[in-house]
Amino acid sequence: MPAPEQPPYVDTLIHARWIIPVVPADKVYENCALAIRDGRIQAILPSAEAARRYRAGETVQLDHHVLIPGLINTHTHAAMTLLRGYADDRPLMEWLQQHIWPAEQKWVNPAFVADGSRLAVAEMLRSGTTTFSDQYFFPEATALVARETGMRAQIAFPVIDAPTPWSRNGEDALQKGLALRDDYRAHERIDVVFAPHAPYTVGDETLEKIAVYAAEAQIPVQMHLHETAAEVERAVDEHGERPTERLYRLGLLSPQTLCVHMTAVEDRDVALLRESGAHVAHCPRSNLKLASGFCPASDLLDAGINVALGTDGAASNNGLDLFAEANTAALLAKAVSGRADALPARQALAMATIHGARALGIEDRTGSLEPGKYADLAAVDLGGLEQQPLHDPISQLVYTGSGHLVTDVWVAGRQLLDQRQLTTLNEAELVQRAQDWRARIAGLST
Ligand SMILES: CSC[C@H]1O[C@@H](n2cnc3c(O)ncnc32)[C@H](O)[C@@H]1O
Ligand SMILES: [Zn+2]
Repeated sequence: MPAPEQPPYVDTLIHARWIIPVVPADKVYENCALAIRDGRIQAILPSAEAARRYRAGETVQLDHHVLIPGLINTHTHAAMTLLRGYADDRPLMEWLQQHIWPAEQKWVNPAFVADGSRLAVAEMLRSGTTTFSDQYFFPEATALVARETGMRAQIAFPVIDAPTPWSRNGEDALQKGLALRDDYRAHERIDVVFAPHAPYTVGDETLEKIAVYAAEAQIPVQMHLHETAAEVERAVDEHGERPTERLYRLGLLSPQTLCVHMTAVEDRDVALLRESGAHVAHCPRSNLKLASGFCPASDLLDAGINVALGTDGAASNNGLDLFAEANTAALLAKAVSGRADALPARQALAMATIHGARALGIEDRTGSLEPGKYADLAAVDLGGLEQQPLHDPISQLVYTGSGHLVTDVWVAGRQLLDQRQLTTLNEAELVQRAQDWRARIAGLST
């Protein structure tokens, strides 16, 4: 007599009180399980059926939790965690020119970037972020941190037409960045892309070169754009055109372009973004703190433009918690538009997940809980008193949620946060190294 057939094997079966896949929109599964095999989502099905259907290597029970796609931070400068609180309460240009750039000139080196990026990755994982797009000097050090810690990353190497701690000029940055891209060509979790810093630090010749490379090899590009009204006014004075118009003329607005910030927006900017298919990284807390201006996120979304979320660096935020960003985006949109129904909770959650994946060109891999995508997941404990009573888990996530409620995180099926313990990073060591850098920067030690 043939042996009875064994149920199929899965590596991990996660049972959760709620599962919000984000795609399809508005779907909330109750008392279901998510099955993972070879790092990818195999299925979402009722818990009782999952227990019958699969033989699981490991089973996780999340009785008071909602399981969501890991959040996607589309714009940060990870290593700037080490400059958190270094120069607060100043406007963008004073902050950059008088404080941040001199400090970077003095302190930023591969060790600074490695230590600051590790601290950032720890902070992001502990608040439910599984993918980040990073723009900073010594991008090879940040890439290595992502590789070692298991996080998913888009490393956007910085291009500036002036000497920086990492590059002699724009051409040097391009050569170094493209070499790094080659090193990671076959990597499953890490992409290397272009980051011309801003319209006021990169000239037409370099931008045109990037546009050609990007179009030829289908490489994403991200750039600070329209961060303040002053930036737009200066561009009009110097170039006779708005930054969006300049990028459009140079062939740099495309479905691979991520425009970071986008304040001081007029109808013609919206038309160019929509026509070109470019994406926007909305960083509301950095914009508020630096008094940079308001991105009309809700209007851009209504116009059909993909708007995602970013924290910017921890020196202008001052944290890396995307729950805070989603909350701020939802509240700010209401204040700016005068409409309480602007940017509802569902849209804010989509911006922090699937819109982010789309903006980074990785929508086929992550951003929603759909079979075949990587199992990039965050579990959020909604059992606390601040979340009661729970009429609507999506509303609770956006309006009462916080990174502190995240208990467990997986990237490509690998658990990187286990009941708030990081599995690939040593918390005590991170704190010690951050304190050592503070002492060095304050001139207390060498
Ligand atoms: C070229 S590496 C990144 C570069 O950008 C600086 N930076 C940090 N935050 C902002 C911001 O909001 N606008 C413009 N530039 C920013 C960072 O300090 C590095 O120098
Ligand atoms: Zn930035």
